[in-house]
This record gives sequence, structure tokens and C-alpha cells, in this order.
Amino acid sequence: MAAVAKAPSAAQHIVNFITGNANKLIEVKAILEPAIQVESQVLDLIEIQGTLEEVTLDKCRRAADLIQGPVLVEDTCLCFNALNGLPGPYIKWFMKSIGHVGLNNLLAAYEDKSAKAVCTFAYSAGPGHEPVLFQGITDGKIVPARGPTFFGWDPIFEYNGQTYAEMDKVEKNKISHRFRALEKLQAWFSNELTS
Ligand SMILES: O=c1nc[nH]c2c1ncn2[C@H]1C[C@H](O)[C@@H](COP(=O)(O)OP(=O)(O)OP(=O)(O)O)O1
Ligand SMILES: [Mg+2]
Repeated sequence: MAAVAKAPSAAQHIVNFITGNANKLIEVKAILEPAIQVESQVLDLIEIQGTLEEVTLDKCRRAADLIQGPVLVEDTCLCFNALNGLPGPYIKWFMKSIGHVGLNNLLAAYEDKSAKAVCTFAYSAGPGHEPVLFQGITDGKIVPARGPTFFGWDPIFEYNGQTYAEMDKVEKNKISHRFRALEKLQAWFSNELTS
């Protein structure tokens, strides 16, 4: 009897993470691999205005349409509690225009320096498929910059006495907003595998 071709084993998931940010990709790989293999394409996706969920869902649909296949995208917010959640999804533009000092100054008038780092991932199985969201939040506070300036606002976000920039990567990836979101994504993927 002729051998029947076996379907590829579903033992491992692969995601195509669409991002223009090399630092995000490094962290996502460090957190997900080897359980989930991370491939990546660089696309500068248009980002609408709206809530974090709206921004991420729209980004995901755009990515799936452009790639014509399954995609994973992520949007990161830095929300100042004294400012009712702002800069939120607009943190990238605030960082670019006013930097670490300007972001600290935004809170000068307030005693409350607390902030939330929020990561929202969206996974779509392809164009026309409704994206699934996975969100992670880490509570911290905004402080004058400490530590190396490799990644965005890492030097001004303090968690448990250390800024993200002062932590080594392994440590950040155990408590970060990105890790907490990816924990949920990983659980969802392993459920998909067994169901
Ligand atoms: O863990 C982080 N620690 C420090 N800074 C961070 C982190 N994660 C994102 N960031 C910065 C990058 C960007 O300035 C903004 C989010 O904007 P966001 O649109 O999500 O990122 P992006 O445009 O760089 O990449 P993408 O192509 O995936 O949209 O916060
Ligand atoms: Mg972006």
C-alpha cells in the first residue's frame, strides 16, 4: 500500500509577529520560544486613534489584509493614572517629542506618579477572521530616568524599586506587561492545540 502523506504535526505553533520595533521582537521571542516559534515581518502599520482595544484590533485587521495570512500584532500603552490614562496609546509620539524629562514633567503638578504599562496583543487567523485580544498590565511609577536607554521609556518606569532599564532582560520578561499578555496568549494557543 502506498504511504499516505501525514499532515504536519500540530505539535508546535508558529506566529507571524508584525512589528516595526526590533526591541519588541527580541522580548516576544525570549518569552514565547521555544513553545511558540516567532517569525516576523516588518511593516509600519497605520494606527488609528481610539481606545487601546480599538487601536490594536484595527492594527491586526490591517496586518492580516496586507499579509493575507495569520498575524500577531501588539500595541503598547503607558498610562499615567493622574492623567486619566494618558498618554496611553499615544506614548510613542510623546516619547519622540518630549522624551524622558518631558514625560516626568507632565506629572510635576501631581503627587500621584503611578502608571500602568499595558500591552495588548491581537491574533488573527487571517483576513476576515475576528482578532482575539490578550492584554497584560504591570503597575509601576514614573521616575527620573535610571539605567541604559535601549528601549523606549524603560528608564522611567519603575517596578518594585527598579526601573525596567535597570533590570536584566530575564527579570523584566518575568514581570512585564508584555510577559503578562503573552502568558494569556500561550494559554489560549495550548487550548487550541488540545481542543
Ligand atoms: O516594554 C517597553 N519598554 C519601553 N518602551 C516600550 C516598551 N514597549 C513599547 N515601548 C515603546 C515603543 C513605542 O515608542 C511605544 C509603543 O508604541 P507602539 O505603537 O506599540 O510600538 P511601535 O510603533 O514602536 O511598534 P509597532 O510597529 O509594533 O507598532 O512605547
Ligand atoms: Mg506602532
